[in-house]
Parts: sequence; structure tokens; C-alpha cells
Amino acid sequence: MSHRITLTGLRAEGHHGVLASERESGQIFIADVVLDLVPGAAATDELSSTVNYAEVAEAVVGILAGEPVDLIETVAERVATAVLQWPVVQATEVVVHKPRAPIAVEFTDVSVAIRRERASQELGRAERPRSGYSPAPEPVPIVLSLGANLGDARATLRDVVRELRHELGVHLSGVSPLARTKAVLSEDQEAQPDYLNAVVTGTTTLGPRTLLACLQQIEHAHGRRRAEHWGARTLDIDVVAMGDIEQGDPTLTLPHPRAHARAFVLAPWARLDPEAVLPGPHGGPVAELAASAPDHADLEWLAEEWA
Ligand SMILES: Nc1ncnc2c1ncn2[C@@H]1O[C@H](COP(=O)(O)OP(=O)(O)OP(=O)(O)O)[C@@H](O)[C@H]1O
Ligand SMILES: Nc1nc2c(c(=O)[nH]1)N=C(CO)CN2
Repeated sequence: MSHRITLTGLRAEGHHGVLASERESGQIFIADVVLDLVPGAAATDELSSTVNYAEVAEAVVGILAGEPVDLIETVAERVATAVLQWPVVQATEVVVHKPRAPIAVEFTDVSVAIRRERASQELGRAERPRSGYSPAPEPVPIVLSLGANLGDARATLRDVVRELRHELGVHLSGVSPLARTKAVLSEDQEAQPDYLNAVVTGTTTLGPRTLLACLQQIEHAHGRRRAEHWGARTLDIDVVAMGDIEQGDPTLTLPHPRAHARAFVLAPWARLDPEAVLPGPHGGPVAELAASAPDHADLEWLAEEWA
């Protein structure tokens, strides 16, 4: 016997939408979320044997109110991805309503409904279908690059390392020295403050998309707003590599499509692990790639132990 939990009418003001006016003013979004639990969940009368629906509700509201995206389809995907992070949730049905959508005729509601199951959602190597509570997914090595050039960048990066150490499904094993780097920009961009950059390594049991969603939530919590391409930012976390996964998915390209040419990523990584090798078509020994990257001279080491 398996259990089904339903949360109805979770609401928050969000800024999702294609129109600039929607991004600016915001409006109410409502989500209904069904959680199908794995067989055997809630077999005892203990909260730890199931999922705490109050925590799920908060996560969903966080997404409704969180980083703006164009489509309610994307909001629904984000909710499903977040909800499937709970190991006891086997499948979820998500409906996202936008009752004040800018539609020129009278209407009551517009909504999108999706159903996502663990097996179909999880595609990468770390995301094999699971049944029941076991087997636990294999940890996959990860390399993340951290950057910031707005606000108190050093404090932000230090906080992020602490938050990643507490992140469920992520285990950090290494933190690189901290570097100050010149902003790498496209030709038509105005000058920006220097960045602080670092790389962290570790493992994750999260799937690629779930990891990305979790990193984007951390970015958002640190005030990251996506406006200009390569715009100055309070925080950027990129997935440089995840094991030897190679995927061209634009939502999460692995390895990161520009990492092989960025000394601000490669040099900290090489300091942390001199033998590291970047996988993928542009890959190779990280220390060598760092030395030949166009920005290799634009980097100054600030601190060995900083987080
Ligand atoms: N490996 C990756 N790591 C992080 N984001 C990625 C990756 N591959 C694709 N993306 C996608 O790129 C989108 C834009 O990311 P972001 O705004 O951080 O880009 P950027 O930092 O300005 O540029 P760059 O990708 O060159 O570092 C994200 O929403 C994410 O879906
Ligand atoms: N030095 C430096 N330059 C950048 C960086 C960065 O982290 N460091 N990030 C960018 C977009 O991700 C664009 N340019």
C-alpha cells in the first residue's frame, strides 16, 4: 500500500511571465501538489518515515515566489524537481495556476498540470530509478565554480561554502584558494568590478537537474538576479563537471561549455587538485588548460584558507 499526500492552494506572489510588466509587478501564483510516496513509506507512525508536508509546502512557495521564469510550465517543472528531492516521493503531480494572467478576455483561471516520476525525471548517471528506500544512488564527483563581483563577494562565497556543506545530497571535500580575477566580458560590455573566484569539489547523490535547481536556489537567496548576459552578479555557481557525464542539454551542459577556456575556473581547480582532468571534447589536464587560457595572467591569489 502506498500513500498519497495532497497540498492544495499553496500561494505566493511571483514574478514569472513573458511580459516585462509581469516581471516588474508580480502576481499571485497557486500550486496544487500531489506526492505519491514509495511503497513502505509511512509504515510507522513516525514523521521520519514519510515526508514532512510543511517542509514541502515551504519549498513550493519558495519556488512560486522565487527566481522569475517566463513560463508556468517551467515553474511546474521546478516544483516537481524540488519535490522529487525527498527520497520517499516516488511521483508527483503539480498544477500551477495563474489566475491573473494577462489575457484580454474574461476568464477564471489558467493552469498547467504535469506528472513527473523519479525514473522519468532522472536521466543522468546519478539518477537511476530507485524503488523503496534503496539502493542509495552512487555519489558522483562534482566540480563547482563560484564567482561574485557585487556586494561583499568574499563573505558571500564563504557563506556559500558553508551552505553547500549543509546541503542534503551534496558532500564537499575540497575548497580551492580564493582568487581575485579580472572580469571576462564580451567586447561590447562595459567594465565591471573584479571577481572573486574559487572552485569546490566533492560528490553528490543528486541528479544533474536537481543539483542545478539547488544551486540556483542558493544563488537566488544571495540576491542573484538574471538580467544581462555576463552581467555583474552577487553570486554565480556553475557546474563545471559532474563525473564524466557529457550532455548538451542547454539547461545543464556538462562539462560546462566554457570552462576549458577560463583560467578563473581552471587555475583554482588546478591549485586544489594538480592532477585534475577536465572531461569532454575540449577537456584535458586542468593545469595545462589553465596556463593557456586567455585570461591566465588576470588572476591574483588572495587566500589559501578562507572558508
Ligand atoms: N554547466 C552549467 N552550470 C550552470 N548553469 C548551466 C550549465 N549549463 C547550462 N546552464 C544554464 O545556463 C543558464 C544561465 O546561467 P548563468 O546565468 O549562470 O550564465 P552566466 O554565468 O551568465 O554565463 P556562463 O554560463 O558563461 O558562466 C542557467 O539558467 C542554466 O540553466
Ligand atoms: N573573472 C571572471 N569573469 C567572469 C566570470 C567569473 O566568474 N570571473 N563569470 C562570468 C559569467 O559566468 C563572466 N565573466
